Amino acid sequence: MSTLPPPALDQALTRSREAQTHLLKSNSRLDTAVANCEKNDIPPIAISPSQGQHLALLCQLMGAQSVLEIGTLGGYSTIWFAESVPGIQVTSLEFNPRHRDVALANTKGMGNVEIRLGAAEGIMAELAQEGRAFDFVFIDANWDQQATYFDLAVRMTRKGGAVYVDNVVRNLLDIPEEGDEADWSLIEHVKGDERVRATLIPTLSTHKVDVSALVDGYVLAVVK
Ligand SMILES: C[S@@+](CC[C@H](N)C(=O)[O-])C[C@H]1O[C@@H](n2cnc3c(N)ncnc32)[C@H](O)[C@@H]1O
Repeated sequence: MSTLPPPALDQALTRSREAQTHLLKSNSRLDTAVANCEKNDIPPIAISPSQGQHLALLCQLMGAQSVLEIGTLGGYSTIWFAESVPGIQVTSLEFNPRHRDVALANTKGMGNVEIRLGAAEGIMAELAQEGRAFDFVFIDANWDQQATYFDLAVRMTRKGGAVYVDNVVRNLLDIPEEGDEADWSLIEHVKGDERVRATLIPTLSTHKVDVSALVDGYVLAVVK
């Protein structure tokens, strides 16, 4: 059963969304990517425009030159990263060939984007073997594997670089069956990981109306 936020909260979210939208510049590549995803029935689970801007600003603040993204979907967040900082290179991993094909179309002509097809855990191991290192890793796929991806990501992130795990609070709230325990494996892993300094940042979606999806949060970890 879906529930709506109470009117005062709903109004605050609407105002926030309007203000966020007002601060965004129009971007025809992103607009075309959104339309192309819709046309190809790609599920509407990409990050929001304001989250894209937030991620781009984080990359800019860090002077990031290399990003690893786990979960390409149609390439929407990939484009935000690829346009965030001059000279930046983006490697994005996706195991669904249909999603990958749409992402390739949406990032066509972007010389700084590489999309690798396959299960993230395997490709991350390959990248580590190739000696690849990244300034920023964005984990946005397969909630069951957040702790595994985090561990591999930290190994491949340079000192002072950051790992960002999306949807951590939604994952903690996601109890498949009554009586099941919440999955704390990522939080427990991060707590015990001496290689990083980390926090969890709660977020409030201005785009979703169902209260169950309103609050989320991400883990941000800087590698020591
Ligand atoms: C939430 S979507 C990514 C959204 C994208 N980052 C954006 O904001 O535009 C998650 C994607 O991860 C992919 N995925 C799920 N499990 C995966 C795995 N084990 N390896 C690689 N990709 C995976 C899904 O097919 C889906 O396209």
